[in-house]
Amino acid sequence: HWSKKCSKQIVHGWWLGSIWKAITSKETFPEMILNAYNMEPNSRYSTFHQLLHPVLLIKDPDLIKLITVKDFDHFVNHHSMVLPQCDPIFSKNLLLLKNQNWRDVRSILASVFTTSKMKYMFSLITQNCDNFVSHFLQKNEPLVTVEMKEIMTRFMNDVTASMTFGIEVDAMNNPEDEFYLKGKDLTDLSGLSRVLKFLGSFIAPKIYKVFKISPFPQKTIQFFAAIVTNNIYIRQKQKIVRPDMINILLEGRKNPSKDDKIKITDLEIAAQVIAFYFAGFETMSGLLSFMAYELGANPEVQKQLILEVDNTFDACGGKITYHAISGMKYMDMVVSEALRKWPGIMVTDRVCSKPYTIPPKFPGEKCVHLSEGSSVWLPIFAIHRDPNYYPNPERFDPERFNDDNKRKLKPYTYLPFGVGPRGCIASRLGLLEAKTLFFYILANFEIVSVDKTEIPLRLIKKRIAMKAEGGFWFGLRRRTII
Ligand code: HEM
Repeated sequence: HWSKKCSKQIVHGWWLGSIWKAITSKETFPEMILNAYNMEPNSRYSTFHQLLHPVLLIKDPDLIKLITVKDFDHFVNHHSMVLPQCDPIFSKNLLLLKNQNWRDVRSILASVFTTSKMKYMFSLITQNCDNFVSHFLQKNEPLVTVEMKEIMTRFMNDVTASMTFGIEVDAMNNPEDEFYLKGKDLTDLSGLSRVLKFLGSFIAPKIYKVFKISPFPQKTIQFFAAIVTNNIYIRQKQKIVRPDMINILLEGRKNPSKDDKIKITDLEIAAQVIAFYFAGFETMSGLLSFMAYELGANPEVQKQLILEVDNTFDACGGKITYHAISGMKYMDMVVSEALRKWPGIMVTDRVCSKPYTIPPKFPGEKCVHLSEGSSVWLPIFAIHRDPNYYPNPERFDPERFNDDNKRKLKPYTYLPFGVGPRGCIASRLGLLEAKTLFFYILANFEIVSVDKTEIPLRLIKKRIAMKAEGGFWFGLRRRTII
């Protein structure tokens, strides 16, 4: 396919294509992306295939800008893994919606993530951060050994249940909680059968339609949808007001803005809430685990961050505010660098919806004609590890994001939240949650190595999401001076 258009195609295994080595554990998913990215070092794009589906991997930042911003109208949608006939609830969510349906829902949901709404919901974040540290303080031990991914996953479960589903769940203290277990079922994309179900949707959409196959567990989706619709019913009946996303969406429905072209139904609200859980759960628990790892592995960075935490703690008299968290410059640099080195989503995609031509720029390039349905991928992980943009990319260095250096970054080379109108809708919420949690942790504990700690970490194979082989084991050592 691509050799006719622009360049050679990588074929690692016959019909399994480039994913072959990743699913047979010969390389990790990030290595697979890096190999495809580095295959033709001076080219603006590489080629790739997923099962039988050809993919163009966009490397050049200017081309990324064209596709995601300037010519966005040609590339509005993601590849949809779920058809409405196969999954009537989940297919209604923002991640999967297409064209005008996506525009209408995105414009309604944008109201949930404004600065004023972040401030409105901030108390729910601090309440959950407080529960998190209390859980470990109550143990009354000088050092508690923890597996970061496990505790960050439980934290994210509780904070998401509270902010998006409008219910209180305590997975911190009760890891067997039904809501938490169902959440893991929804978001766990690690099993081989799940990966193959996703990949199969690329090549056999008609078979999926006939046999009503969805890569997502339908009973779990129905479980979550019932929680949301019951919650809405009870709130409306008992006039309950809670500072969370359901409330914002219900208020928006009662008082629509002039830009709102549709009225969102209860089931559509449920679909969005489930999508927020799905989109935020692995990305956030990954960010929190990798950031804890980098702080444990780089004690000088942690020391500087603790200094800022202590100064901020004193300046706000121990009662942290949205404004104080937003003003923490070093915290922002550390989180930005954690997302650079370990972006929760390593690749995002766009599907061409109207024929599009990438004109040649350099000698020897041909026009690349993309027809309707062609897939392009933005290799976020590989761009973040490209030494041309980030010298010594393996090094964890928050100074890359100080005011001076941030200005020098080449546009469209820092993409942890994607980019353009289809970029992550909740990036500010994600950053706020991460910064607030680490404020609480470092005000009380130091993150230190223990016997089980592995530095440098090795990434686990056979997973689409990045995870440390053997886990992220560290100690939380009680700080004496606060
Ligand atoms: C560190 C945390 C997070 C990271 C790294 C992240 C990253 C991303 C990326 C890369 C995309 C695709 C953007 C693109 O294709 O240009 C995305 C989309 C999305 N994210 Fe996030 N995300 C994070 C947290 C969250 C949270 C907490 C939520 C929900 C509360 C969320 C909700 C969404 C939704 C709904 C979309 C789809 C937007 C659309 O299609 O219009 N994300 N995210």
